[in-house]
Amino acid sequence: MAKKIGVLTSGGDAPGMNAAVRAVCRAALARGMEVVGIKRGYNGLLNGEIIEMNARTVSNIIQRGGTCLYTARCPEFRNKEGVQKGADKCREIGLDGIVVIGGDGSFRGAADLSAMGIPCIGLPGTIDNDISCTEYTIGYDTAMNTAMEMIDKIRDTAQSHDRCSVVEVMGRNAGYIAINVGLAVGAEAVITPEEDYDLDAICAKMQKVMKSGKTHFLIVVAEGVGKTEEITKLIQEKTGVETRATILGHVQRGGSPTVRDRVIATQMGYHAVELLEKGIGNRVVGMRDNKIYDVDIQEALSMTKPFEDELYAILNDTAF
Ligand SMILES: Nc1ncnc2c1ncn2[C@@H]1O[C@H](COP(=O)(O)OP(=O)(O)O)[C@@H](O)[C@H]1O
Ligand SMILES: O=P(O)(O)OC[C@H]1O[C@](O)(COP(=O)(O)O)[C@@H](O)[C@@H]1O
Ligand SMILES: [Mg+2]
Repeated sequence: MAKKIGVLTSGGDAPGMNAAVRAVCRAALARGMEVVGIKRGYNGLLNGEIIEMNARTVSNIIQRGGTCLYTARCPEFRNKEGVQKGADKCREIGLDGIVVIGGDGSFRGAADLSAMGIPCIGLPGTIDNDISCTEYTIGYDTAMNTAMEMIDKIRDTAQSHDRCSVVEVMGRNAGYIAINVGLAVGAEAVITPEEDYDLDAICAKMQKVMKSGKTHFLIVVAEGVGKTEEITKLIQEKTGVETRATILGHVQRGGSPTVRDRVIATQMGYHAVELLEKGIGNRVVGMRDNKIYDVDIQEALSMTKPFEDELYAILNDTAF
């Protein structure tokens, strides 16, 4: 049913967003639809930063991090007038639907726009994996692999100096990156917002394993805990081990996407176009039981996601 669709990226960039944009564009063209790119998230919709897309517009981007459409946060879209202006703009350009690649904030905008008669499909694009309706978000795998590689390097210097390295990873309020990366790098402890932690117990464990000859340590802390410097200072004070903090920061958001991110981004982009083709909007595409599916946006936003508690048990039983 849809004849002309738009695609935008919104919120924090994530590796694999380009693969998703490419899939949306090519799948739509293959179905005889017109496609436009909307630059800088909802800002581009309001400001008319619209580009016509053809197959070549998305050439040579599947392997690139970041987003060729740029991304932004758009405060104006949080109020009704902003969304109304966006819907009017869509009608002016003749858009029959939009694919919104972003996080939960972006999906709220997509729900509002859908309610005003513009069918929108949300694709989960964020390194944090903090979107409840999906087991997996585009960018998560690449970010975890980047963090793992960086921490492997940090381990070299921690080992050489008999130090403890406390490494802060991203994740906003979630600890999914932290627990998985912590397990992958063999950290002694992982501290996340989801789980209570006991610094005395962590320090006691360090002192115990020092007796078996261990002289360097890795502690992974999720940014959402908000106490990386304080934890670093306390570990040094309590154990006597020289301790350094490293905040990995935006390095985790960049870089060429992994196979997993490219494949899932492509599958999700393709699925989004299949929905819009049928005139279906107000849905988020996600992964459930390892399969691509779609769900109502409001329902998606009201879901909760279990934390990976079992990984803690494995970490604690293997890191000593
Ligand atoms: N409650 C909301 N209603 C409408 N639009 C919203 C809402 N929250 C966020 N947005 C839009 O989505 C954009 C991205 O949201 P943000 O939370 O920053 O990132 P993310 O989508 O990655 O979670 C915001 O800048 C705004 O334009
Ligand atoms: O780049 P900024 O604006 O400092 O935002 C940092 C935040 O963005 C992220 O990298 C990604 O979050 P979103 O995808 O929700 O934007 C978080 O891990 C981090 O807390
Ligand atoms: Mg978010």
